Amino acid sequence: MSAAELEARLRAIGAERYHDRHPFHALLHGGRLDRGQVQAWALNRYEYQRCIPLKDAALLARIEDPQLRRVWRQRIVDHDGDGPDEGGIARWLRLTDALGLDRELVESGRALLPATRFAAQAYIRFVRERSLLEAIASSLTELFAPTIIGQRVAGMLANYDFVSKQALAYFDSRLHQAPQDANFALDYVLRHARTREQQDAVCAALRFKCDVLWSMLDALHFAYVEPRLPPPGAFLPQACSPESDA
Ligand SMILES: O=C(O)c1cc(C(=O)O)c2c(n1)C(=O)C(=O)c1cc(C(=O)O)[nH]c1-2
Repeated sequence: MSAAELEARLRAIGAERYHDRHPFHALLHGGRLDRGQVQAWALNRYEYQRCIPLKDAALLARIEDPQLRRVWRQRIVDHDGDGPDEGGIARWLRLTDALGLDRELVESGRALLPATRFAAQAYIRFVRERSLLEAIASSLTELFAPTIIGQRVAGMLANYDFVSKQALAYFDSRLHQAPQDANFALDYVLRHARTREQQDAVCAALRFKCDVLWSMLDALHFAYVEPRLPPPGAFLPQACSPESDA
């Protein structure tokens, strides 16, 4: 198929399967969660943030072309920053702080849902084991991220008195980083997926990544919304300090 047809197929996968369609996000953005449920989301999502630079380092280690490495390494800088309190991971921790979560608990990962851990690890493994083309294609969910980030920031600010604009600063940076990263990855995929087999493989990679994101929200929904069955050892909202409102 032509590059334009492949792009249309990739965009159709996002339209059908991206996690903006998950009911948990409708609840989160619509103000229908309580503070404890928002805490559970932020704590689990931290694991995804923590694993993104690990996944990008695994990807970087496999790139032979210095020019491509130069572009890709920026993703690690975006998440890690150039100093201890800079970058996306530090900004995510400012969100969990603002929500009143204990930093040590968040960073330790001990209260995570097992499915969060499994999904994040599956993403790292996918990038390590599949072809470079599939690994790059698996980042293409970011094509669809700006819309959901816009909805999230507007919805959370309008609906939760415990969420401030500063607490959501993580998403300000993502609003320009995500389109830049996604457009680069899309251009790479469209230029390198030439055979039908490669084109099918990049579509499967994007479906896989949508599944990673979707399964994390399924687990949150099951544990904290309906039927509210958090697995043993998972975060329990009342277990964290109530005094620190944002
Ligand atoms: O808030 C979101 O809905 C969302 C989605 C995604 C995504 O689509 O994978 C990423 C992010 N955020 C994000 O913040 C981020 O750093 C990121 C990196 C990647 C990736 O696959 O390399 N996806 C995402």
